[in-house]
Amino acid sequence: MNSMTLTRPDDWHLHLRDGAVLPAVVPASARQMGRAIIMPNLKPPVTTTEQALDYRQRILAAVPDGESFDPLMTLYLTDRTSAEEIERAHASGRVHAVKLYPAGATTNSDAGVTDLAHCDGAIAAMARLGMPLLVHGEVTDADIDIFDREAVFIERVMKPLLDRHPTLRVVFEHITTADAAAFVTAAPDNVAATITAHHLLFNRNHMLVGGIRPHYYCLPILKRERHREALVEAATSGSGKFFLGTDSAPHAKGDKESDCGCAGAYTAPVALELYATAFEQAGALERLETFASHAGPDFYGLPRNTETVTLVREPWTIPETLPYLDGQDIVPLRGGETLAWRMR
Ligand SMILES: NC(=O)N[C@@H](CC(=O)O)C(=O)O
Ligand SMILES: [Zn+2]
Ligand SMILES: [Zn+2]
Repeated sequence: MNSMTLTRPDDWHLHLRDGAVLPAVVPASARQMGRAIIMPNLKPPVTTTEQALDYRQRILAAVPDGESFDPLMTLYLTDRTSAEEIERAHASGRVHAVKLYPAGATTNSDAGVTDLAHCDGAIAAMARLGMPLLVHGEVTDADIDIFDREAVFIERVMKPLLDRHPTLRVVFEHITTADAAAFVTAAPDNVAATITAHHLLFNRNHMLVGGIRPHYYCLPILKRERHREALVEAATSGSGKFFLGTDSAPHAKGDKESDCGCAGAYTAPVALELYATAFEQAGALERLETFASHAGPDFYGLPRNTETVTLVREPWTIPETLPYLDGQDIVPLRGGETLAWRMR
């Protein structure tokens, strides 16, 4: 196959940051994606409907003329989120989900939840309204190895949460393990997952063998090869429970290439090409459209996009760096490398 046309995809997990960063990163997603679920882990976090609607306007102001891009907003769940705030968010028609960050689990999660028991009223409201809870699924206990944090989260948090709220719609975000893929596969239809392109393409050797490569450092951290294989199997299975979420997470080059480099891979400019590469390696290109363009809107109860995009087999080299903020650069994942597919 030398070219393929598919329904325009959506990105069900995206970080755009705020302020002067927006013009540097919004166009890349607007070019590829029809819509995106916008993560709320700003400083300070997006915790109210009013903040989410204001943030949405700032994102829209950075969409290039002639592009249509619909930012689907989220709220950042805290120990103090009220059921009333959930109802306001739902009634806005613009806020589509609420995000759970266990306190301290990842970038800008300091204001996250310390104990889900504090959020029971908010979560009950979400279950009643059918509003999805998006979950960064890692425990943060110092005694749990970083490679085990997702698997332990399933037992300690995910299962008790679903036992207490069995009808809650849950998206297990950016899954990275065979354990999470198996859990979601076996769960009822109100439980789904996003999978990043980098977790489909890379294992921890790519990050650590022959030198430490900070641009491959993201959370949850890349795992062993058998986990990558399980994720590929889930993504290419044709199941409506697994869909595209890039977790594109921009950080300035200097903040990544540092003695304490921050977590996040910037993939938005090459997202669809990276996913196409992963699906082709698995011999499953014909399943890409289900994963990238159909399963997400079906789960969120939104219409599928009507436009199309085309991928052509045309080798091209990803720029090594792109302009970011205040004269700093950003490094797209696989910058300087050549890809076989290009989006037109
Ligand atoms: N994935 C990451 O490594 N980083 C994300 C946060 C997140 O999604 O956990 C970020 O905001 O930079
Ligand atoms: Zn996360
Ligand atoms: Zn993320």
